[in-house]
Amino acid sequence: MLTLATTSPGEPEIFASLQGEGASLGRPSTFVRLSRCNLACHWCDTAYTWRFEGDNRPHKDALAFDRHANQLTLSENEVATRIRALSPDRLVITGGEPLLQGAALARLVALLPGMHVEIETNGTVAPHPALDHQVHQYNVSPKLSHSGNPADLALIPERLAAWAADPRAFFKFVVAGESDVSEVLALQQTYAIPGDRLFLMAEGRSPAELHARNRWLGDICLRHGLRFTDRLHIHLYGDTRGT
Ligand SMILES: C[S@@+](CC[C@H](N)C(=O)[O-])C[C@H]1O[C@@H](n2cnc3c(N)ncnc32)[C@H](O)[C@@H]1O
Ligand SMILES: Nc1nc2[nH]cc(C(=O)O)c2c(=O)[nH]1
Ligand code: SF4
Ligand SMILES: [Mg+2]
Repeated sequence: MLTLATTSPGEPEIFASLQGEGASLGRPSTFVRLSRCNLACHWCDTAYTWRFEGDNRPHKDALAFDRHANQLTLSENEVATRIRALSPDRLVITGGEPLLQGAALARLVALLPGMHVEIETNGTVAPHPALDHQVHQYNVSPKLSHSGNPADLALIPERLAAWAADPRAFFKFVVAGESDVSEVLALQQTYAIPGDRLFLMAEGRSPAELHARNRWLGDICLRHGLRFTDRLHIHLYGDTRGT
């Protein structure tokens, strides 16, 4: 069984969209958003997947959401059927923290032969071995101090070393200011992360917030030989569930 986030009560968050971030930006993909997280980033744009006391952002159905309505448990077969009903041959599994449900994800992906599988992860949890060999790409977003998480929970040295050594893993750091950039550069050096697999992405949940940071961030990427990624879905659809 898999526990998923919902777009509205009873509706699992499974949707087709353009991948909005990172190495696969612009590719048509089917997204599956799982519930629950082991971290608590204070700027998390999907806090409804784990902060069940309330929703942290305006939503037209906000009053209809409660701790039960925000998640839904479905069989791997049911989730696979819903994924097959959408046409993209690429699957992006996100959350919350999807690797918390690695064994069930391994069973899900086994039902979807031929799909290209990407996982969005905070990088703290080792992928279940039965899942790992079915994954084509990891989009790893380790959390810096501005996320509000304690470093001993957010930055796990053996995990960071393993991702750095895995050519399938692309790092994607959320950056809001100069001190975040210094933290990224220190991590890049410690773990010898190739610049070609390291993206900087502005913190922002609105086109205006992204616009205010993107020019500055682009210059930093150019200066340090890092890759820049926008958040395409925010520009196209805003901060809306199921997009
Ligand atoms: C909601 S997370 C889910 C996957 C996983 N928990 C993680 O953090 O990577 C998906 C992506 O959105 C990013 N993200 C979340 N809130 C954001 C914000 N306010 N601004 C920019 N990126 C954000 C995360 O860093 C991650 O790359
Ligand atoms: N279009 C779109 N692209 C995305 N890339 C990563 C996402 C995520 O929330 O993990 C995401 C998302 O929620 N929507
Ligand atoms: S790790 Fe990901 S899902 Fe969890 S709180 Fe941070 S951004 Fe949100
Ligand atoms: Mg998102």
